[in-house]
Amino acid sequence: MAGPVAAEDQKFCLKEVLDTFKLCLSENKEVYLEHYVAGWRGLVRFLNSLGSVFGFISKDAVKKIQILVAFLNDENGSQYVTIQSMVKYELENELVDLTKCGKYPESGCRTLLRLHRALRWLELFLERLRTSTEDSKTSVMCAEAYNESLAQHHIWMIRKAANLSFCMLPGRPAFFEVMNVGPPEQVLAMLGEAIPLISEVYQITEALYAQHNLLDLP
Ligand SMILES: CCCCCCCCCCCCC/C=C/[C@@H](O)[C@H](COP(=O)(O)O)NC(=O)CCCCCCCCCCCCCCC
Repeated sequence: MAGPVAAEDQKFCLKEVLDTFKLCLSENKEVYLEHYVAGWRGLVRFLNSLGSVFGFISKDAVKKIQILVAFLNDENGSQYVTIQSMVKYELENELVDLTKCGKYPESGCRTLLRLHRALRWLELFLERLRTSTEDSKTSVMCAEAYNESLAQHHIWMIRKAANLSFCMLPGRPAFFEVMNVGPPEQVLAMLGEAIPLISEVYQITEALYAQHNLLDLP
């Protein structure tokens, strides 16, 4: 164990997490998998701090993060440096189940697609938070963002469980508090900076997946 203040003890700050998405983009607009995954790790920590009712969500996210980290640390890790190189490598080597689940149920491409779809939820949710007023409800904003995006890819049972769990979200003031960014004005300013970045990472990934016909991977 390093010094007396272990990383886990430091108070969580959402700004730092959203900043990791800044690091995702390379000069020629490729997306670094390492930072993408680090961004998700931070988000999961945030989710965990909101309470154990979200455990079924964070568990699935952690599982997907672990699959991608394993690829990064594998002997072929250099093929997984960016999402672009991952897609190229897995497709060229036929490591992706394209139409139905078969040999590669946990390919990098299909695993990342799940997080990618969740990133769209995040973008929509953060945009609602940014434009919300004091009496707005986080549970409603979250549900609207979810139903507009991720829900379309989920079976009925997951949708049901997700929508139930949203009711347990803290209200807007407490939610802003947990974000630990500062007073509401600062939260809104931070969101104004973070959302375009997240959006850009999303758009680039979306275009890449569309170009290779990967948006419906089983
Ligand atoms: C703040 C409230 C957080 C609400 C999170 C909204 C997303 C709800 C997602 C519900 C997922 C339920 C778990 C199961 C999912 C899987 O079925 C499904 C499909 O996977 P499969 O094809 O391998 O079977 N998996 C997925 O779609 C991936 C879901 C990943 C969700 C990650 C959510 C992280 C949330 C981070 C919250 C951060 C909020 C920050 C706001 C300031």
